[in-house]
Amino acid sequence: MARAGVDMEVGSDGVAVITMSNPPVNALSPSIIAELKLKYKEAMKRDDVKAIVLTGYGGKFSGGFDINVFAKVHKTGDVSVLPNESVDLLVNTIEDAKKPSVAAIQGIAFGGGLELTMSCHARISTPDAHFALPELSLGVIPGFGGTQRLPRLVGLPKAIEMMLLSKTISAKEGKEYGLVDAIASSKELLMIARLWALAIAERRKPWISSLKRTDKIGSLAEALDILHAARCEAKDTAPHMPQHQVCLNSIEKGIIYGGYEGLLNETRLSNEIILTETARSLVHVFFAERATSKVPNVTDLALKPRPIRKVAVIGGGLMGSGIATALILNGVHVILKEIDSTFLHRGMQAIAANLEGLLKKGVLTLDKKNNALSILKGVLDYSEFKDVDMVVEAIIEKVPLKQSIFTEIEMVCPKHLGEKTKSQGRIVGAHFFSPAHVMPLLEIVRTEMTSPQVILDLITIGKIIKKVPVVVGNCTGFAVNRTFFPYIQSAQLLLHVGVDLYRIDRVISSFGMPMGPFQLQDVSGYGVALAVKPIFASAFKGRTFETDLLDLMVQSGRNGKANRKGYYLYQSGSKPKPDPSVQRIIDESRKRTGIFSSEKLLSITDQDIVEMIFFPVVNEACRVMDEGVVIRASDIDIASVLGMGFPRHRGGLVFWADTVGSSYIYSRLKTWENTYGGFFTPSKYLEERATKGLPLSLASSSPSHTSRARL
Ligand SMILES: C[C@H](O)CC(=O)SCCNC(=O)CCNC(=O)[C@H](O)C(C)(C)COP(=O)(O)OP(=O)(O)OC[C@H]1O[C@@H](n2cnc3c(N)ncnc32)[C@H](O)[C@@H]1OP(=O)(O)O
Repeated sequence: MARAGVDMEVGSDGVAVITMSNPPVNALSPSIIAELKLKYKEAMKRDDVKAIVLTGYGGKFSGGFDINVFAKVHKTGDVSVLPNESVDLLVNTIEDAKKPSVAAIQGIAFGGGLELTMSCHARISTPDAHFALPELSLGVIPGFGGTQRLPRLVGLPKAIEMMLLSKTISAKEGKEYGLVDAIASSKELLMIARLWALAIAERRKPWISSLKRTDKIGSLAEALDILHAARCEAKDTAPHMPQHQVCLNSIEKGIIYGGYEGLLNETRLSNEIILTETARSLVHVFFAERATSKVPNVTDLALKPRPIRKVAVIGGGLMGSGIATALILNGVHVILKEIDSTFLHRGMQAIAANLEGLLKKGVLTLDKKNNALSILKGVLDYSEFKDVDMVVEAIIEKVPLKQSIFTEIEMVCPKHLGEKTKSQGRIVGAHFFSPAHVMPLLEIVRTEMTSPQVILDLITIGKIIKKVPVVVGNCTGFAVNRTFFPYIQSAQLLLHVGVDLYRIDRVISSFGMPMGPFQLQDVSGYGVALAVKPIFASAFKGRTFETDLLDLMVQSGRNGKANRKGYYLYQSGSKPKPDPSVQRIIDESRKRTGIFSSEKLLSITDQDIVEMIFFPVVNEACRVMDEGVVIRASDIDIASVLGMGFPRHRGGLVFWADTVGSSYIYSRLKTWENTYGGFFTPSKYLEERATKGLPLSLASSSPSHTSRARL
């Protein structure tokens, strides 16, 4: 049954197996829910049905409620399209029915899927199944009774942890916590679930309604204490996420007034929270992330990705060692090549240190670490390159050196790397973000010559190593660094007109960036910033802000976090401390730039700071879209979230800009252009949309001619 629908088969044992099918993840769309209710009605009516087994088609239980419906609510503002099923389906039809239900779970039971299983009277799962209530990561709360039943099944602390962190647990953990009643192999799953359901019907096993349980909750005072502590923590860790507090409120209501009251309240809260800006943004990010896998003329050509089992990485520096770490962590064999044994040793040590770091953080087990190291080999020549499936060049940024390496590898690599392509077609840019084994974004930079097969192969390996690959065209800085080059520069401009550096960082952090622009410079080191300065100045003529600040910082012996002395002072174990002696350097830089603080700017508001820093970034994003460097606006959104740490709860850069409005952004840039010049000049793309009152994310009907060639 690959079609979307719900089937029911009644066996001679009197068990009706109800199977939900809605590929690829059996999402609970309104029509699946309606059909499910019909099948249940039929099962209740039929005399030959004693018990029910509820399961999902194709090795998955369900990925939860259909998120497309949330997107529809966001488009229309109409919450009536949300099915009001928490009581009708989950309580009246399943939990309080006169025949028992057992959930037979394979693959995933997420969100509404897991909530369905919790309204059943027992849950049997395969060992490889996974469970989660990830609704909070979409800006909403569980709406099919999850905030009521999960605490009653696994206890408050575990339930809060799973919901607030959107944490996925394994079947083994589920069994340990009391969520799963038994684990069975996939071969035996249905058989055991049927027997279990019959045993409940015949009262040989307990008939348990999760909503009525109280044994795992503890006393009211204990429960309120736990909730209070969770509230305080969420205030700190998720300040921009209203759904965290709302979820805790929903749990609390049920604990004080009982599960049924809790359900009614949960539905009411769910219908409110879906309309928040946070939910709109997070649902947008969910779909934006998935859209990156759809690359016109690449993923729609029915090509098959070639298996990539062995990759050669040339260069074991910061990037090379990070990339090698990401590959071996995910089972891909790596040949690490360096020019001499000292560099090779350093590279191998860096990889070992990366793995050790993950082990210490508890992200990695010792076994996994050893497995990863066992598929890594360091070499000094090309003899091992004959059977590699991909080569990653990660040497220093010196063009002649890179060119000579390309000539060498072309001679030694197997022909299939370039099968049916000219040599140029084999080359594609893989822009990782540092540290490459941690940061989730991979920019895939294609040239006009890159073959679709090679792009598809890189998308595939990118996913294997758990990156989100975004395909972009070639330009200075590619999509992310190009879009964000004004980010640091506008911060510097503000600093030079008299705004306090640490205030800028504080304001930008509270906007939701992981750190402010000055701390970011400290952390990423001044070397790269100084190296790209002339490149940006020549590529983006007339729209860069030139200052000697970084040169002066370096001259005064500051290199940022690398030597613990930058705009901040760094000491291990403590937070970065502002360094007042930087003021002298700033004064000198201001003098050289010839800008003097204006009275008006000294009374600048926090909102002005955010706008003066991000609107030039939005302006550059407009150029990136106009030139066709990205396929769609949402690619910038996901790249800004994953590559630059732009706040996810704001939906990504362009999505956020559209909530602010193109006309407003345009008018602000125009004002600053008059005062400060070309750095703020609005782009044509922005101007056009502002004039017509259109959103920036709207695809251009007539993109710039220079550009389309790029993608
Ligand atoms: C009332 C309830 O409390 C409310 C809810 O249930 S809200 C929903 C809660 N569920 C979730 O948040 C789960 C979201 N989904 C996921 O985490 C992952 O998709 C997954 C783990 C299920 C599968 O991951 P993976 O195999 O990598 O596939 P992935 O590429 O993510 O998804 C495959 C397709 O299924 C779609 N999909 C996944 N979950 C979906 C859902 N719940 N609704 C609608 N579509 C969904 C994706 O959009 C994607 O579509 P596409 O192929 O057209 O791009």
